Order: sequence, then C-alpha cells, then structure tokens
Amino acid sequence: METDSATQPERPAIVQLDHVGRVFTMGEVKVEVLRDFCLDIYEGEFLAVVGPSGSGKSTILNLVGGLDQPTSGQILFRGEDLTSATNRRLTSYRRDHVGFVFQFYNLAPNLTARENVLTATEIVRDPADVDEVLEMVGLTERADHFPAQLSGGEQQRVAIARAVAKNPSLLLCDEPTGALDYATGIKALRLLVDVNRRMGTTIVLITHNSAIAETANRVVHLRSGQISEMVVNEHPIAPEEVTW
Ligand SMILES: Nc1ncnc2c1ncn2[C@@H]1O[C@H](COP(=O)(O)OP(=O)(O)OP(=O)(O)O)[C@@H](O)[C@H]1O
Repeated sequence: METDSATQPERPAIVQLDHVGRVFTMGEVKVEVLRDFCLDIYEGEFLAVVGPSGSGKSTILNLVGGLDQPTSGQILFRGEDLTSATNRRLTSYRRDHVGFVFQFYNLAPNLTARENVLTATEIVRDPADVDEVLEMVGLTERADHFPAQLSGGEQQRVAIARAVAKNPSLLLCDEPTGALDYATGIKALRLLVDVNRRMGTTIVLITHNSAIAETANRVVHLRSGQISEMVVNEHPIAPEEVTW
C-alpha cells in the first residue's frame, strides 16, 4: 500500500539537529562549517537540501548518517542522542537504520548486481527481499551482470537497490543524479520518489540542482552553513516534469 508523502511537521521527527556546530581543524586553521545549526527531519518525508558548493550539504549528510560527529550541539535519532553514543552504537545505527547513495556508485567490481545487493542485506536484521528490490529498480534481467557490464544509470540503480534492500529508516542521497545524463537522472529520481511513497522511507537528498528539489516534500536552502530558506512543496512535481 502506498503511504502518503509526508509534508507536514505534525509527523514526529526522525532526526533532530539541535544547535549543531561543526568545526574542522587543519593544523593551525579552523574552518567553522556549521554554527548553531537546527533542523528537524520528519518521519516519512522526502527532504531536499540545496545549496552551492561548499555550503555544508555533505557535512550535514555525514552528521545525520553517523559518519561524523559534531563539535557542539546534539543529534537525536528518534529521541536518542547520537552524539553521546559509543562507536559500537553508531556502527549499529548506520547498519540498521541508514542507507547511503552517493554520486559515484561505490559498487564492489567483482560482485554481480545481485551479489552487491545481497551483501548489504546479510548484515541487517530485517532486510527487504532482494529479488523484489531488483525488480523494483528494473534490474531483474541484469542481476547477474558485473558493474563493468552495466551503464552508469544501471549501476546507480544497483546502488539504490543495495541501499533500499537494507530496509533502512533513512535513505541519505548525496547528488545521486550528479553523474547521470538527464533521462537517466530522471529515472533514478523516480526510483527514490517510489521508495519514499511505497516503503515510507525517509529520504534526505542533497543536490546543487534546485529543479530536482521540486520533487521533494520540503526543501532546505543552504548558504554558508545557514538555512537561507525553507520551502514546503504542497504539490511536489513528478520527476518526469523536472527540466534542467
Ligand atoms: N574534513 C574536512 N576538513 C576541512 N574542511 C572541510 C572538511 N570537510 C568539509 N570541509 C569544508 O567545509 C565546507 C563545506 O563542505 P561540504 O562538503 O559540506 O559542502 P557541500 O555543500 O557538500 O559542497 P559540494 O557541493 O562541493 O560537495 C567547505 O568549505 C569544505 O572545504
């Protein structure tokens, strides 16, 4: 059954960034990327984070995904403070709750499409059915091909299938269409929208392309690590309507 796309803050927050600061220190130099950054991400929403290069998008995604820790403030996942979590707990958070999709697909070259997806499901408690996920991404016929035998768009579909097959609560996508041509990018975006609607997975998509963001329920515009604008799309457009 399809779940309604979440637009509204009445939904509980899945992740809360509470007065988060992130300073990178390189020798004597300190780079303050985020200061007092606050954002709630709601269960089941499709949130786009848009901003120019260097505005802090990947920094935020890495913090939300438990790949990085803030220098100040708190990050809560369903009320649990991740900033005081042990490394072991953070690893289980990433394993059980988070799926990542990157611009470059990071597939294991010596494994077939199916094996790439299967490997991800072996480490989680409640995975989705691998064959169903491969069918959803339209790769049933290509399941026995190795990454080098697949096009860029097909490889990205394997990467999405791999992330989705873990049945994560949160799917974090860093420029997932960045390396794809227009038509292939639209297909990848369609998949993400379908995953959000059909599986109720909360999606955070970061992009520098504001046209893509119109498919999301809510768009956070970033400028120099600050939210410059927040837009709720009452009627997100279909990926097929996106032009860039
Ligand atoms: N590990 C690090 N050490 C030092 N500075 C960093 C580090 N990671 C990020 N930065 C700096 O933080 C700022 C924000 O980087 P971030 O990668 O979050 O931006 P972005 O919006 O994702 O950019 P892009 O669209 O180019 O990927 C940049 O000025 C970057 O140089």
